[in-house]
Amino acid sequence: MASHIIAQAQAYLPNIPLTMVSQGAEALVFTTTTHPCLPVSEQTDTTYIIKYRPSKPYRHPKLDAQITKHRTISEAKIMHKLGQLGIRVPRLVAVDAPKGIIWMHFVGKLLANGEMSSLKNWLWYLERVSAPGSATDAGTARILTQVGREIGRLHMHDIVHGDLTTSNILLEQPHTDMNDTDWEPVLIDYGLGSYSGLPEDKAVDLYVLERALLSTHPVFSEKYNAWVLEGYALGHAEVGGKLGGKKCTETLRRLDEVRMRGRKRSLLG
Ligand SMILES: Nc1ncnc2c1ncn2[C@@H]1O[C@H](COP(=O)(O)OP(=O)(O)OP(=O)(O)O)[C@@H](O)[C@H]1O
Repeated sequence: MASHIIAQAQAYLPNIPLTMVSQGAEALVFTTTTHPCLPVSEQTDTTYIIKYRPSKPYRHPKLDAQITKHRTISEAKIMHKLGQLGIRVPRLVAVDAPKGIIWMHFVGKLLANGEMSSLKNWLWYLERVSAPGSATDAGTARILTQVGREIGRLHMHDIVHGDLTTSNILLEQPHTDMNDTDWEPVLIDYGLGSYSGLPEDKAVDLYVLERALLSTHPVFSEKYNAWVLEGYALGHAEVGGKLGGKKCTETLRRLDEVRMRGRKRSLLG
């Protein structure tokens, strides 16, 4: 990432110490311990995330400004809505839409091997480092079922994530008394999120996660996916009762079609 983009972020955030944690196609992500609204005397050592969408030089400046503002507002609104609905998301702190900046609470912690507790890293840790069998034990089943449950609840509210990869699912331990195997999943990155009641859009969300699990955890992906789908049904039932069950069935039926299209596409190259 060009240093002038980091310099631009720093210029928008004067006197805020920034540590870069990620540079994706859309945004730069930093951590900081400075809260944007609190006076110095009330700052704590809480860690926050700052997500910054830089301007794209290849876009017309006016259009670019509109897109940045729109995407930032859209992401923040979805996060806010999900928080209100009781779905686990990073807590919003502040938004500066014209500058493309979202502040939120940091989620997750370091695993025993020093990696961040994304679902991807955690499953890799279980598969490669942890005690044999732990990748398929009841604790893993519980967490993947919880992942599916969160997605089910999201979809029952007609919100689709748009980029459900195993890096966009972080695991956190909200209570201090939770042990090392006890985690709660939090879905992050609503940059491609949208409102949709269509089974097709929801099925594509599930398919993207299914493919991500297959490519990053090929040995156990079938089991992992089965647990996710079990939880998906639970999330629907929890929010929508009988209607939830019907909606879940519709989406899973559509998922079969999406899978079939995916297979055809890969056969045709
Ligand atoms: N609230 C958060 N707490 C902890 N880490 C976070 C948080 N938000 C983002 N991150 C970290 O920053 C990374 C990138 O964030 P995010 O996916 O939102 O940005 P992005 O630019 O859309 O990334 P990509 O293009 O790679 O999908 C995440 O994978 C995660 O490691």
